[in-house]
Amino acid sequence: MAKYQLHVAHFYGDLMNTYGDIGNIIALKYYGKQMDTDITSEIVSIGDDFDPAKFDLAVFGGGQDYEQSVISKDIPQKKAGMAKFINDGKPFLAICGGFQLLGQYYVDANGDKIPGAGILSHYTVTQSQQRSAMQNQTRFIGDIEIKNEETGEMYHGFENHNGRTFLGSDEKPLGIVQSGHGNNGEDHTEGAIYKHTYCSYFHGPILTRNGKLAKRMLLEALHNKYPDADLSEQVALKIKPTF
Ligand SMILES: NC(=O)CC[C@H](N)C(=O)O
Repeated sequence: MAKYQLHVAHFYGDLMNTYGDIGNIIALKYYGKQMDTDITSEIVSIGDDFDPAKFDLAVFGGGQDYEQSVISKDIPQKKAGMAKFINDGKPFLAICGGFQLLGQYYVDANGDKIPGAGILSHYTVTQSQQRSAMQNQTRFIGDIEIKNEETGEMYHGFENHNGRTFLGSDEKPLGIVQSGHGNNGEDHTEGAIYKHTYCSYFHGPILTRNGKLAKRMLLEALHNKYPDADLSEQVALKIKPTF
């Protein structure tokens, strides 16, 4: 058994798994091993209660508009717990549809407004509603590369989304677009950071390709759960990438 144990809430893991976003859980297990940490996970889906005290990390993957509309109706039941988890500074990874659903609302490809959890301040419109003259634009699909402004880290991924997301003033982007489209194709932002919640449009899955982000989230979770532990070895560790 490893020295440390972390438990991951996998929000709607049975419904939201675009391009194998479940790989983010596998990646957390893989990197956790290098950090002497066992990772266990549990799907928290439709009808399930969410007790934030039971979990150290959370992951919410991407999905189709239909799944998002179903999940949107279940979210109010979990909203208080999710908000506590996020505001307590526990690390949360939300990808694409999950990113959209943590925000205020998502206007889907049909123009239907799907309410989000309203915990984060961003909102997402459909491309035809975008404020600029991009009416003929279609989905944002392709490889994408961004740079995190604070750490200088580069993150790589693959985006495929119709939604155009605009961040609130209390959110920072996960990175500035170097190539690709990002949140809305206008302001060069990609993803969002609020406390220890990381949102992104990156599939791939993001953590398999960006071990530094996984390490950052794991360290935050370890610091929260084991405030007195000497984590200097984990901090210094040069993690081995997945490929
Ligand atoms: N890949 C996804 O999660 C897509 C999210 C959403 N349905 C969109 O198209 O914007």
